[in-house]
Amino acid sequence: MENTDHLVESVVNVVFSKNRQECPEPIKAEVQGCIPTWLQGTLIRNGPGKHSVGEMSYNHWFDGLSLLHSFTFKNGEVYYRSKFLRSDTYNSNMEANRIVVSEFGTMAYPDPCKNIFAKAFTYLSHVVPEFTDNCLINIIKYGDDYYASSETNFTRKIDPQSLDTLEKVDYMKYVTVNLATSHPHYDNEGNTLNMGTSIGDKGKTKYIIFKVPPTVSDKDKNKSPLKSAEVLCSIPAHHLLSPSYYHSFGMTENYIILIEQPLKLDILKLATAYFRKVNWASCISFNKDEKTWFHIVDKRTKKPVAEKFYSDALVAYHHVNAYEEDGHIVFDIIAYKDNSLYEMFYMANLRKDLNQETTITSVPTCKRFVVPLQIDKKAEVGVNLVKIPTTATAVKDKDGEIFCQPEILCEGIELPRINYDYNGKKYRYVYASHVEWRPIPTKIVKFDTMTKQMLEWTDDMCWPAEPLFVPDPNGKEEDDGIILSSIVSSDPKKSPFLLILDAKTFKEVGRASVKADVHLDLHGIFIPDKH
Ligand SMILES: CC1=C(/C=C/C(C)=C/C=C/C(C)=C/C=C/C=C(C)/C=C/C=C(C)/C=C/C2=C(C)CCCC2(C)C)C(C)(C)CCC1
Ligand SMILES: [Fe+2]
Repeated sequence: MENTDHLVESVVNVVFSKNRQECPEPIKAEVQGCIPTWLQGTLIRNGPGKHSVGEMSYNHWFDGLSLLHSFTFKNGEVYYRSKFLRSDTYNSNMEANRIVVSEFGTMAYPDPCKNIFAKAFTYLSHVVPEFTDNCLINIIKYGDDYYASSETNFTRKIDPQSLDTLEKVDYMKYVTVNLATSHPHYDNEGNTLNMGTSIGDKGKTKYIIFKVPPTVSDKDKNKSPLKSAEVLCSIPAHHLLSPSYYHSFGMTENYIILIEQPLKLDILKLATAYFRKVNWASCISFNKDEKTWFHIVDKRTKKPVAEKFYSDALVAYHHVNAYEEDGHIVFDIIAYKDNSLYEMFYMANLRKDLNQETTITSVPTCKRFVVPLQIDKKAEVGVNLVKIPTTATAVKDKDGEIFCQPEILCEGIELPRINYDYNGKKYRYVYASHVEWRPIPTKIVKFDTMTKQMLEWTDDMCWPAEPLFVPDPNGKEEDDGIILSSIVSSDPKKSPFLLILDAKTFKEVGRASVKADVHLDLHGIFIPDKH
């Protein structure tokens, strides 16, 4: 038992709580197997790499300071490097040798030694505090620029080659959003589409969809591509003082899908959180008795479709994909019964869960919703309006609203990725992390939505990150390409490595091991070399 406890502790430490050392100069990886010659470019990923500063620790894994890392592929060789994002948050914390900027799960108080008057002043100045720019979640491309992203109004431009931190960009200067997602979409014309929440602006709270064009005019060349952002549509929140939290959205060729779920921000609580000495996260709550609304926006008319679609209460962070089929919108998401995913990632719970071997209270479930677009005005109440092959249903209720129930595609997958060339189109394969009874990643899988079969990759004491698909430029089929996943190991004899799988067979084609302190990351992007 003691042995297992020790093992569990070392896994939690290696996977989640350890502070990492950056590796700013590129180092050459030791390659085993064979890297396809067409794979030329850089994989950049983001995630928390430092969980304490001085004597102070963050409460939550999603609070950790952003550590960027990259694997560069050049003629069969692989180079690794990593750098902490030099955000204002990072710099202020380092200077103070403690945590002085609040994160979502950790409220920080910059000046503990001040006298009572100075303290009162600090409190007041925090009515509108400067929010964190610790952008630890993903990498976003706007125009020709790359940005590390979080969900606040700040994002940080980075140099994708050196991983140096560049300008801090405030979304609020260009679109009125207090929060913006870290999971934008990219359309065929190269536009980046993203969504954010505007809280209380001119007395209204709304979700705003905005579009950033791929190129900027000559006169704006030296300015942020966000300067050319255009608001596509805004959707009023159901309640002025409690907009939904959302972490991503769906997009088909012609439509955008926003899930307004009953996981809600309480604006009044947020406004007083600092004084009440509670974290922002405690101002979000899930109400299992409320409905989940699906907003469908037509990109052509820039307006939401008139029908009201809803489902039972759910929590979703990641959309998998969405597409149109015979007058319906099909969208796949990873859904939970409650907000236990966020709870699970509190550092204290990570340790506790692993020790007690408790199961996750709500298993991530891949659900397919189908929304019919051409609804006959005379459609009868209680009749299923879905006309394509699926067990998902959509039924008109007595108030004329459409109640949707999903088809369950599979259980236990999270951090879904697809071949992005199929984004918005009918697709078949999902690549994801597989979650079993504890919050540590043991497997990555390929899930076939058609046959419901799963292929998996796993290895002893290896903890894989989100699997990312890179298409073979000469490929013909959806799964012609490779999967990249950065692997952390708790076996001291095994170096961390980048795993390369054949996406078709899910068999290992190679690994690139690095003698560096690699962290478990969240999300990232592959930038192919321009030929
Ligand atoms: C509210 C608000 C605010 C704040 C904000 C913030 C600060 C935010 C942040 C946020 C954040 C920062 C977020 C994050 C999120 C994340 C997520 C949502 C994630 C997810 C994940 C997952 C899902 C996972 C998975 C996994 C792993 C990783 C490993 C193991 C396995 C598994 C698969 C489980 C302000 C002040 C502005 C004001 C207004 C309002
Ligand atoms: Fe995410």
